[in-house]
Amino acid sequence: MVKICGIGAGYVGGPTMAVIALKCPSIEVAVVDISESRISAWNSNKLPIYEPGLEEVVNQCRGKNLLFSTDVEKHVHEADIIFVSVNTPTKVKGLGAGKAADLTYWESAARMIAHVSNSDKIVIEKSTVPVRTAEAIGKILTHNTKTKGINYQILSNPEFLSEGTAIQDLLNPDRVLIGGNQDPQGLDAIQKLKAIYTHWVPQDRIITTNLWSAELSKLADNAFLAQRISSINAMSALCEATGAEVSQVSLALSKNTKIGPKFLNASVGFGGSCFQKDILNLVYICESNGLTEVANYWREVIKVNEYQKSRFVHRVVTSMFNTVSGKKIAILGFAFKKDTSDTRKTPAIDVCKGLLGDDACLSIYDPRVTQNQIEKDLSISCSGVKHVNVVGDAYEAIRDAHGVCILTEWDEFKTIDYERVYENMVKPAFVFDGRNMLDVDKLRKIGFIVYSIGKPLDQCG
Ligand SMILES: NC(=O)C1=CN([C@@H]2O[C@H](COP(=O)(O)OP(=O)(O)OC[C@H]3O[C@@H](n4cnc5c(N)ncnc54)[C@H](O)[C@@H]3O)[C@@H](O)[C@H]2O)C=CC1
Ligand SMILES: O=C(O)[C@H]1O[C@H](OP(=O)(O)OP(=O)(O)OC[C@H]2O[C@@H](n3ccc(=O)[nH]c3=O)[C@H](O)[C@@H]2O)[C@H](O)[C@@H](O)[C@@H]1O
Repeated sequence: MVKICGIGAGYVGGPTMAVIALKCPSIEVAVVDISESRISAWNSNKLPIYEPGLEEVVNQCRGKNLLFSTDVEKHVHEADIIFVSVNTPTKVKGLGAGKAADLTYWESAARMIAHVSNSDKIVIEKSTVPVRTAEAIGKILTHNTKTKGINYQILSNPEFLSEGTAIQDLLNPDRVLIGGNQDPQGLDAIQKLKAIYTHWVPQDRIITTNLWSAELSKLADNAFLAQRISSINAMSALCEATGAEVSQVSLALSKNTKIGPKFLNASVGFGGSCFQKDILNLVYICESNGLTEVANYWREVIKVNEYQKSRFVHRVVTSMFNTVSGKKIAILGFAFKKDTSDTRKTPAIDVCKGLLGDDACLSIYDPRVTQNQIEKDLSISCSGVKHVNVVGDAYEAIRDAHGVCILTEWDEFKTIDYERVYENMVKPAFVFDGRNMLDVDKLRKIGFIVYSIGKPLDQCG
């Protein structure tokens, strides 16, 4: 029986390995992590991450061909194929700080693999890594196991899932990318990994390339997606200045088959753990290769995103007569997108901090994010004056508020009884829709002053 070990039981490692176990009953899959709390959550009824459909998949396989363990070395030792899905955050200090990827976790995983292995292994980069990481990993593996005569094949198999739709993305991927060495052993390893995916992915969706193309394609993929959002967000600012409507512009663009319909929703800004980190990584690689103009081009994508978030805060403050000091503002949604509890790099953090900087009092509600997480993200000190309240439902958040900011597009915010809400707010009552999800005309008829990204401004505002 083929044995797989997945190192890293996070947003990628957990769901990815669970789906492989589901689709390949003949393969034993062990998911390992150094975090005891994460592993015990994977072994409990309350999984460590919220992802629609994940619980069902885990429940079907756990205890059969899927297990979660902190015994990293044992399962690495036994495995034929090792997927490494550890985190690769942006470096915070030293060379390349603020841009380069921090490969500390990856390197420590590679050293541990070298230390415990006694048989040939295929080691797969599932994490997003800089181009040519496989070369460095290869050196660490081979230089540490010289006397054992072990053959390592390193493959790049980047993950393209999105949070909130991870299970659907994994069950029905638009493509699987496998990069490997183009020599006979490398090509053989590629075929072995391909054989796993062909249990459920059609052959024509599995792309094979050389290692460096696969590694760079992942960074390029996220850069292109983020660039589209910054492009439409830049247009949203121009729409507000000219009277055009960004949703109408998006619709017109989406009908151009050369452009297509996805990733054209203007918003308060993109968030998530990866877009910013991966673009910064790309910028660093460009700079390291002397490509200043290319680095500057990609850096602008992040700058526009920062601008969009600060523009939103500016709009809230200026609309509310240039002061939000002491005013209660309801924040609906804190996660970086709907259907996830993940708050990494969520635009809500910057918006909330911006409003707190102007002394607003925030009442925050998110259906999936815990109070603890929100307080941690906003670095609220227990001793300071309490300007932030995390509450259990939208109506409570909005009661007696001067304004409402929609920061995540949770479906339930569409069905709020806005007439009832209006009655309980301080007048004039403001709505700032950072996700363009509400019916502006309907809200204005009720009496709200409404600001929606990229739409003509309310004449009363
Ligand atoms: N979150 C996402 O939607 C996507 C993330 N990625 C990439 O996948 C990688 C992982 O991302 P996430 O799953 O979000 O990170 P995460 O932080 O949720 O999970 C990483 C896990 O690795 C564990 N870990 C770190 N070093 C370890 C070691 N030496 N041995 C065992 N476990 C170790 C950590 O304890 C943590 O639980 C990153 O490179 C990211 O860029 C790629 C596609 C999608
Ligand atoms: O490498 C990764 O981590 C993943 O990053 C993104 O996935 P994810 O961040 O989970 O979610 P997205 O749906 O891409 O949304 C990212 C951010 O952009 C925002 N967004 C998205 C689309 C859009 O039209 N407008 C917009 O503002 C979202 O609200 C969210 O804050 C990519 O879509 C995945 O392909 C990739 O695998």
